[in-house]
Amino acid sequence: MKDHQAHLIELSYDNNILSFGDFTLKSGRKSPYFFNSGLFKSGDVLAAVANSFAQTIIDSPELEFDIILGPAYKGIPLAAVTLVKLAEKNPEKYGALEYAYNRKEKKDHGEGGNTVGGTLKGKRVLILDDVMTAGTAIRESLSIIQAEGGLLAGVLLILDRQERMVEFDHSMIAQVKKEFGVPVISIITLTDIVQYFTGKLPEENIKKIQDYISLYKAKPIAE
Ligand SMILES: O=C(O)c1cc(=O)[nH]c(=O)n1[C@@H]1O[C@H](COP(=O)(O)O)[C@@H](O)[C@H]1O
Repeated sequence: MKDHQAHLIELSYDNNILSFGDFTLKSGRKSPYFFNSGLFKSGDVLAAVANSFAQTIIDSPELEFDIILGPAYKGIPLAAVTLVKLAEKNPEKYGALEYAYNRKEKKDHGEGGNTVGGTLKGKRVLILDDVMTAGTAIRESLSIIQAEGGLLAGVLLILDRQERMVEFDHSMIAQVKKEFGVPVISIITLTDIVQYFTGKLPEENIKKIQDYISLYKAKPIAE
């Protein structure tokens, strides 16, 4: 595990962003842990997230894109801080990079349109989002890109929970790779979380996560 990954896990735990207990997910699954990016509210945490996102982009040359899409609401600040960090790290390459986000509400006056920021039309779009579980949120982002005439270039997440979709045994990551042939990359995965906390958390917490993994872990996609 790289330093920035371990630092992000540690900061997330210290700020109750990553917590252990009993949670009900969007998919209806009961989970022994939850990652709440709604609690990214202080400068030091946002700086760490921005640094991890930017570093992951720099370390992943297979991510070839023209614009970043930060899906409303939680993806919006994440995309903005990441753009700033990329421009700081490499102004020549990233200084003019743009981002866009969608509106949740339809707008029919003013400048109109359902996205704000750079235009997606004809561009290779990198989706930047917080967490993937069963893949519903990513589906919404894919339909925004399609509606605006963009091309999916890849997906970048903070946490990949490595779970299967609701209707299939494989993950949304496998589905996106098969359908679009693009990379789906995360800063951290559930495997990293288990590795980081083994020996640090009570064994009971780790055991609950292992049981959860046995129930919902994604299987390889059927050909
Ligand atoms: O409900 C979740 O699955 C979930 C788990 C978690 O640890 N953190 C978290 O934020 N979520 C929410 O669920 C979304 C991802 O779930 P899927 O749409 O099932 O992939 C995220 O965008 C969050 O809104």
